[in-house]
Amino acid sequence: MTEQQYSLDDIRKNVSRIDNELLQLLAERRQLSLEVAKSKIETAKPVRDLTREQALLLRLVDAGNALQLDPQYVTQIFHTIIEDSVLYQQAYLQKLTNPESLQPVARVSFLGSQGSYSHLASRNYFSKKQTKLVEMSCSTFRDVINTVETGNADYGVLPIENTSSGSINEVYDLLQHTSLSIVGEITQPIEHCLLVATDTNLDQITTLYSHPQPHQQCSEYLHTMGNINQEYCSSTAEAMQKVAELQRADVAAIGNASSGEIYGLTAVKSGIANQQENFTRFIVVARKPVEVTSLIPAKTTLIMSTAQKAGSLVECLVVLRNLNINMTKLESRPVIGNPWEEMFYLDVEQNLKSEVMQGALEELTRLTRFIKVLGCYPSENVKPVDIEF
Ligand SMILES: O=C(O)C(=O)C[C@]1(C(=O)O)C=C[C@@H](O)C=C1
Repeated sequence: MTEQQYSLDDIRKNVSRIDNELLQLLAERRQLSLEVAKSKIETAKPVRDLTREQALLLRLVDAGNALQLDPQYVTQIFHTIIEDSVLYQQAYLQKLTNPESLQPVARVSFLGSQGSYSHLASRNYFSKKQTKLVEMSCSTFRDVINTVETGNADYGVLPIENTSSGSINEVYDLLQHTSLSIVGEITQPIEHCLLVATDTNLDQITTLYSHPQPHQQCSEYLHTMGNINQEYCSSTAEAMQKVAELQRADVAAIGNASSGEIYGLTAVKSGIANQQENFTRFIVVARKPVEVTSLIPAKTTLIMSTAQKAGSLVECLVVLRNLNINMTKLESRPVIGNPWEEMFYLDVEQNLKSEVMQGALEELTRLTRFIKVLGCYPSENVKPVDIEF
């Protein structure tokens, strides 16, 4: 008897059927996450339960082994599923905690047009919030802030730090003077490529367009390209637009490959950032602060200036240490108009309304010349639990 041969079309139909079933099951699992969140409100249990996650992963790795599925493959998939579940529950609880923020449509401003990294971050951030977006492109960070301050937008999305190029000073400086509050954060993978509009090869490229940040984040690769003209644009989207208009074999843009497709560009080289793991953390600002439910991990961002005497900053940091408050970021920026005076920015893993944070603020107010809370918001960094295979 000969084995029946299926056509490629038939096999693909079966693969597609299974993929659809997987999607269906993922959507069902997501709905169950909501039920879990509701039950956690009743019992005041935190969303994250690391013991449950560990047990769940160990069981799935075992079950996967029996089906010849690699443990790494299984854990990777379920880390992503759990991350989605945690962020989905967080978004649901935050909506209940801040009912006035329950808008079906939100106007969001960001730097650059379609396909800029800020645009991608805005879409990713709001996709979990089940909010429809009216997208507003701006050509400067100042404009992003202005549109929210004047009420023309509800939210602004701004990059604040990158794993290759560090802090984005211009945004820190704008935060010093704004009345807006930080209400959220999102970390976006940044995958820089060289994007071209025509048939060309790397040797022909002599001019590169991008925002100054990507130029900086890819400095090591650009160095290997020799004598290259680096042209600065207001965003990666503007750079892509420019290269698409020029249609020349000697120009390229630095940007994201899928965004490049919007402008008809193709990637001739990918993975060109100095660090393979290149991420940018974005903050989301709004006119009104939000409250963060105690069931989810929160971050608080403060700015403060200390007395200009030896050890002033250390005294403030000791307050945090003594209260066991974890600081995830400390940045200093000059105060414009006051030479040698510094403004410090601190991110701490604490809910503003917690007793321990209120205690810290009381002590810090005593020790500083100026202190202001820029916002308290849900931490969107869902660290995966480790398991031993
Ligand atoms: O079972 C729970 O408590 C959930 O919140 C669900 C879930 C999951 O998606 O499996 C998500 C987060 C928790 O850390 C553990 C598990």
